[in-house]
Amino acid sequence: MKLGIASDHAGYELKCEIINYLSQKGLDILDYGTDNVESVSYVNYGKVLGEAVAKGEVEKGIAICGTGVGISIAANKVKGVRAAVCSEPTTARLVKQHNNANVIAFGARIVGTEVAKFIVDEWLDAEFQGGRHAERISEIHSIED
Ligand SMILES: O=C(CO)[C@H](O)[C@H](O)[C@H](O)COP(=O)(O)O
Repeated sequence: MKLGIASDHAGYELKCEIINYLSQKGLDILDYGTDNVESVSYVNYGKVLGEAVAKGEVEKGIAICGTGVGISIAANKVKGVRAAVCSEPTTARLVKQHNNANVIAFGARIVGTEVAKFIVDEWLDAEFQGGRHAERISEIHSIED
């Protein structure tokens, strides 16, 4: 599975930790920037990651900024993206099971590295439950049309 990842300056260091962690697990990671801690806007990084997921360049995406909020809002503006901010692992599991979130976001100024790893693992290990949840996702995407 190909996984995309992107961050702004605030998320850069945590992004590097997550890339190392997931690479060691054998996952194929595509890094969409930013490449250092110099101040940048989170908007374009959320957009580029969202587009990569929407186009199928990567199956899923991980977005990191200071809070996880700004970059997730930007990613969610891309048609087909369902980005969810998660600050703990239970939400990460549920956003896959119920919302089929194809992007998760978290804040490097909110969660520590170990919690971030738990969040990513729960989301990657969870499975979408379909059924009533699939109908609700169709309703969400009808807003886009
Ligand atoms: O959390 C964020 C957006 O929701 C960003 O990563 C930044 O933390 C926030 O915009 C503040 O950025 P700053 O320029 O580093 O103060």
